[in-house]
Amino acid sequence: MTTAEIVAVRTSGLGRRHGRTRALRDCALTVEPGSVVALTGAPGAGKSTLLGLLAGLDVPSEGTAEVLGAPVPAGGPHPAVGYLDQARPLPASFTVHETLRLGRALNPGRWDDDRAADLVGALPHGSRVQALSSGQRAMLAVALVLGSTPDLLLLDEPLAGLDPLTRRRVLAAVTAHVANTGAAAVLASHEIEDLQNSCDRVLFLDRGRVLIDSDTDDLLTEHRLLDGPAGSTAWSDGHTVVEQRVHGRNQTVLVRGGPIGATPGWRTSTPGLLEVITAYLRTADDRAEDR
Ligand SMILES: Nc1ncnc2c1ncn2[C@@H]1O[C@H](COP(=O)(O)OP(=O)(O)OP(=O)(O)O)[C@@H](O)[C@H]1O
Repeated sequence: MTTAEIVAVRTSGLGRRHGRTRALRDCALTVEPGSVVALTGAPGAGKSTLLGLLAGLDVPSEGTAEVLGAPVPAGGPHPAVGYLDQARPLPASFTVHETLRLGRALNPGRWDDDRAADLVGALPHGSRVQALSSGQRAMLAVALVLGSTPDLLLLDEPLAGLDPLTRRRVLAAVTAHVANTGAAAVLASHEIEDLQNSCDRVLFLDRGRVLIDSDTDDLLTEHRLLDGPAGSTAWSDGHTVVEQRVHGRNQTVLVRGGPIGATPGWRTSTPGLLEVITAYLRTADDRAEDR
């Protein structure tokens, strides 16, 4: 089997309990090589738990997980997996140059200066990590992962706290790596607007369960955003109302289930990823409050 034929991630019935908390449950997931997956959901939904299990930093309570065609090794990532922790740990007293040298030393046979250079080219190589801005540190942390030329990237909140330009640079470097090498990437993120054009797949977790696992374009086209008069409907029984918000005499409704015929008084549009995910986040929130 060639690398391109090996499934990057495969899980079945994967779950993790912490006492009575089910951080992840019944997770059945397949990630193909060459794909960029946005992993999103409310805080506490289980994103870091899933990435930690795939990185071998945590042990499942149930189910199985394979990465790059083999069971996840216990105690740490598979050598061809590039994992970035949410805290983006770096050696504070090292210079940028020393940090990259460490990356090279820790990844014998896999390190590629050019991959790392995409993000660190403009950084002051003589500066210590502790003197870098948080955006510069984030670029260095992601560069360390890319320099190790991983076949699978597991990035936990790589965009959190970054300015728009740095978010774009980080995403561009990740997607270029995927496009050039056929690697796969799973990015946990709340930066939905940034993800729409970079991720070909969306995985949405709700309290440990996979609620959405969809191709990004399919997800958008199967939803419709409707604006019309309160108290009336423009959708059919074949549609599912994801969220309905009444404001005065009007309402905005997100429905799932494909196209909707023209109805007098109603405006119909294809939503953006932010609108879809925000609606699911709000309804997940409402369900949690109802408990
Ligand atoms: N070591 C632990 N002990 C107890 N509960 C835990 C532990 N780790 C995670 N949890 C719980 O598991 C659930 C999922 O946590 P997780 O960190 O995976 O969420 P997340 O989606 O990554 O959240 P965020 O977006 O805030 O990073 C939460 O309810 C969390 O409190």
